[in-house]
Amino acid sequence: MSDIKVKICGLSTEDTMQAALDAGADMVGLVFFPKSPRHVNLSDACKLADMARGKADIVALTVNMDLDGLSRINELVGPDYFQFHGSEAPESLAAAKVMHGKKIMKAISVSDKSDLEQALYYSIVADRILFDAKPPAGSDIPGGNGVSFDWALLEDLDLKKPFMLSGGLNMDNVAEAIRLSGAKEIDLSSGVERERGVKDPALIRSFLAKVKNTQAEAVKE
Ligand SMILES: O=C(O)c1ccccc1N[C@@H]1O[C@H](COP(=O)(O)O)[C@@H](O)[C@H]1O
Repeated sequence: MSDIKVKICGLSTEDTMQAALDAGADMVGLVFFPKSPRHVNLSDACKLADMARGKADIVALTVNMDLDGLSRINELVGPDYFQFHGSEAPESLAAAKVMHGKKIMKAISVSDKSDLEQALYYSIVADRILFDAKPPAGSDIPGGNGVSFDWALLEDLDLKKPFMLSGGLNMDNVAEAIRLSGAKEIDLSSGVERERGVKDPALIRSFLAKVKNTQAEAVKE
């Protein structure tokens, strides 16, 4: 696991944000989607973003949000990235990018190889692609469900933009997920929670220590 970039998503409290920053998270995600158990209101999001500014990239996760909603987040929270995790068209991403001048990450839901084609045309406008599993039947959120897809689908991927791997990653499977997918960037939420939507500072610390320590060992060898 050399030089792996880690995003911890769905941080909603000061103690879990602090744990992620202290342990070296490269990106921290704030969820703006009321159906999610990790949703943060604008006032809490501002405090959390202020803690992270200059220490990790701040990612505002939205699902099919209109331009007014994006503008409010942009002005008040000041994220480095917008993560689009719904069925937004490439044109909406392009409009948001021009209007807000922020980097764009587009989530693509994957269950088989044909789903990867979407990544090619979204990568024309997006700065990063995030591959996540499709939500299980009955889920009311399009991500953050703790489910994985077949990581080996990504192994021969020829994408001109960086990509992140997400979906059901945790301490036990992260090394195998990186090995099979070839991902250099990973994103997780459920895997560092003690119950659905409740992040655990100790789990965040141990997950990041595992990924970062393995990197340090690899450099020494
Ligand atoms: O985390 C959420 O609640 C969420 C809600 C709506 C869209 C996306 C969401 N999370 C994203 O999904 C990935 C995978 O989550 P998990 O690790 O499988 O729980 C997560 O990293 C977020 O980017």
